[in-house]
Amino acid sequence: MPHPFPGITLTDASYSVAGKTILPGLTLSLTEPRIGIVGRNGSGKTTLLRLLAGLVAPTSGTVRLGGFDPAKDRKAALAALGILFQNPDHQIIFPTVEEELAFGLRQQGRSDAEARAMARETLTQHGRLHWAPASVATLSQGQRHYLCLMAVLAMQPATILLDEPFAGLDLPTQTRLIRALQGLPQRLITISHDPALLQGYDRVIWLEDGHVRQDGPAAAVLPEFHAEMARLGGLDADADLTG
Ligand SMILES: Nc1ncnc2c1ncn2[C@@H]1O[C@H](COP(=O)(O)OP(=O)(O)OP(=O)(O)O)[C@@H](O)[C@H]1O
Repeated sequence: MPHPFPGITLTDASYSVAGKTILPGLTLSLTEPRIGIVGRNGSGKTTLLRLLAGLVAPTSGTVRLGGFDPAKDRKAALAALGILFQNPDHQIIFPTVEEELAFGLRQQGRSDAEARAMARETLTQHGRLHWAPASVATLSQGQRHYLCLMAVLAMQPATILLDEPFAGLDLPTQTRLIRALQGLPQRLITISHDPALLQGYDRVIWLEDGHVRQDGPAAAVLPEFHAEMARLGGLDADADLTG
């Protein structure tokens, strides 16, 4: 089923760095409400997400988000997309939780007072209002990750890109977040190694060495992906770093 928010289209988009092709020409039209990206370590998942978000420009081909180039029109990309990185320390810039949450909201044009009120409202929704004055440095890695997720959700972008959103989160927090994410009207594009998170997704793209190995509904792709991962896990040697 198509989604009311504009999709992201890649047309023969490739990405190379340091003489190495990480993604060959990919052509994808990402319009479904829930899209998962799976693949082994180093298969190109994060690179694809960075390309979709316009954080890097394709070496050749095009990426379009509702008609504009997210790498060139950064303002439009920031308004349309939210991204949760794997490592919260790449994302957090402010000393306190409230300031960190308010920052993104101010970037969207809200006054300082409005942004702070919304930051506190978000913390309340997540049962974390007591975190507001906390120094970010005193939070654990998992708590910092959760803060980044709350910051993205507070901004309510039309499309949310999540890179391993549950890394380091305890099970009760994961369970609550699965429910919270399921209820969101926005498009989610999620990288995850966790089958529970991608269950029921409209579409799952399985990347292998930058190529699309399979692309279809979660119910079709995930069982084959996990069977292949189990098969590889049963082999003696790991050829991860070859090539
Ligand atoms: N800036 C860079 N310079 C050189 N190689 C890079 C760079 N960025 C990514 N790569 C290489 O591109 C490949 C894909 O990396 P990417 O981070 O996209 O993989 P991934 O599927 O997200 O992996 P993981 O599951 O471990 O997060 C890897 O082999 C990585 O070493």
